[in-house]
Amino acid sequence: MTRRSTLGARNRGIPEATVARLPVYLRALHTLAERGVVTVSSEELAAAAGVNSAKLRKDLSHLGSYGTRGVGYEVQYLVYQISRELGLTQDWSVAIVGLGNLGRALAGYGGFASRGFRMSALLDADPAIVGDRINGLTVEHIDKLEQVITDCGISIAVLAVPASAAQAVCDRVVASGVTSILNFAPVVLTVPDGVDVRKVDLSIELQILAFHEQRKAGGPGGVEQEYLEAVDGS
Ligand SMILES: NC(=O)c1ccc[n+]([C@@H]2O[C@H](COP(=O)([O-])OP(=O)(O)OC[C@H]3O[C@@H](n4cnc5c(N)ncnc54)[C@H](O)[C@@H]3O)[C@@H](O)[C@H]2O)c1
Repeated sequence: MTRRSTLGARNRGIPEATVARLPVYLRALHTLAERGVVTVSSEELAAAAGVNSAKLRKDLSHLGSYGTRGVGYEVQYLVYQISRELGLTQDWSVAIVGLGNLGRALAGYGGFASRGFRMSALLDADPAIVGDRINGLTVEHIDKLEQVITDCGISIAVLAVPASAAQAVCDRVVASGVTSILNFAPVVLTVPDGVDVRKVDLSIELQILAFHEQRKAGGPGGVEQEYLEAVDGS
């Protein structure tokens, strides 16, 4: 068993960092398209996506997209190219496991469908939650996990269960043939080769922001001094 936490190496040699930026470009392109913009320069698109233009050009060259000198990139065509690369030109069925605070909020969000992700199944272990209707779906009992995954053709499982339950749920999901997992539980999952796990952890993001806040405020004081003050209580 090996642990993997990235999108894997199946993307025809496109670097992981580029893959991670493609959704950012796509979001910027959607905004431009909504404003009726037909072509965009690499500088404009880079600014909209918050990266530098040399990096953007390099990223897009991996897709075979080089733009036209003096004109830039055709917005709609680039949307198609990136969507195709990310596998968004087809719909993906998603199951959410754990319909507590977080799972319920995710299930109730209507914005995934327009991005190609169909919420198809909701599962929970709590009999008080099983049978609830959320956004047009009925919460099924976790005992039916395998059957639901097969019946609904689930491609991606979102885990919003407590950390203590996450590995066991993950194992069952994987045994049912799902090879993509989005994990919200604060635990590192162990999965076989060929299974991709992405982890979302808002507390890590907050800690990174805290680091930058501290820097803006003049950086950490003397670590030794702070430690002594903390243990002294002074
Ligand atoms: N990644 C983040 O940024 C982030 C933010 C908030 C919460 N979380 C994590 O997300 C998870 C859910 O948080 P929450 O606040 O919604 O918790 P919650 O307690 O409100 O919900 C958890 C749900 O999982 C269900 N559950 C428990 N064991 C199960 C099992 N074996 N099979 C199926 N369902 C099961 C429970 O019945 C409950 O409905 C926790 O692990 C939490 O730490 C992560």
